[in-house]
Amino acid sequence: MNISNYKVILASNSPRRRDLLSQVGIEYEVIPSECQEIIRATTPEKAVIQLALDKAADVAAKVPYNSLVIGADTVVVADGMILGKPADKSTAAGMIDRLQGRQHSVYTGVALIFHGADGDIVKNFACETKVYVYDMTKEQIEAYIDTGECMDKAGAYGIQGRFAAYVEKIDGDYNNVVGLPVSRLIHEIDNMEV
Ligand SMILES: Cc1cn([C@H]2C[C@H](O)[C@@H](COP(=O)(O)OP(=O)(O)OP(=O)(O)O)O2)c(=O)[nH]c1=O
Repeated sequence: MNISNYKVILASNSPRRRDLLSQVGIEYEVIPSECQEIIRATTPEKAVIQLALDKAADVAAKVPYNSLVIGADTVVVADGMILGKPADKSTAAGMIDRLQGRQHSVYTGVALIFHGADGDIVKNFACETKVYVYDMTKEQIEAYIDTGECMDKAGAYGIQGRFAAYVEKIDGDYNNVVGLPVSRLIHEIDNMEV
């Protein structure tokens, strides 16, 4: 699919997702989805794909034909437990304490809906990145929470922010942790037949 022939809509409020699309030269319009994020799936990969599809479908229904709508969802998973965005600072501190000193996974699901006059063409995928975090003291956790950067992010941290100080290494796509695996996205769009 030659993306320059169509309108691209990013169905997201995430400033990180906007920055990543711009970084790879994709021109787009933002129409945030208004759907509730309710997980109905049984695994993290299926959950992020389901949520990405919910977001993209919510917006696709509102845009003109010949538009490509992109939805995404990111979760952090530790001990099989899905960590979304923290409700408050205490929850955030608990999340960071669960993540420090060990390895966890970040999953981002992406949904592509080409909204056309002859019906929608849908493609979706999920990517996993493993993140290894150094040991953190209680004081370091508290200091990180006090930066305020944790509240709007899954797992209560931003690898692109101050939390980078505690990331030992990653195994997979860094941008997938930030919120949009743009290299895989471009590859999937290039191979999408509309
Ligand atoms: C793990 C991690 C997540 N995040 C962010 C990416 C997402 O914005 C957010 C996960 O929440 P999401 O629900 O995936 O996205 P969102 O609510 O920010 O935006 P929308 O639903 O409108 O698309 O966490 C980082 O910025 N850095 C990180 O290291």
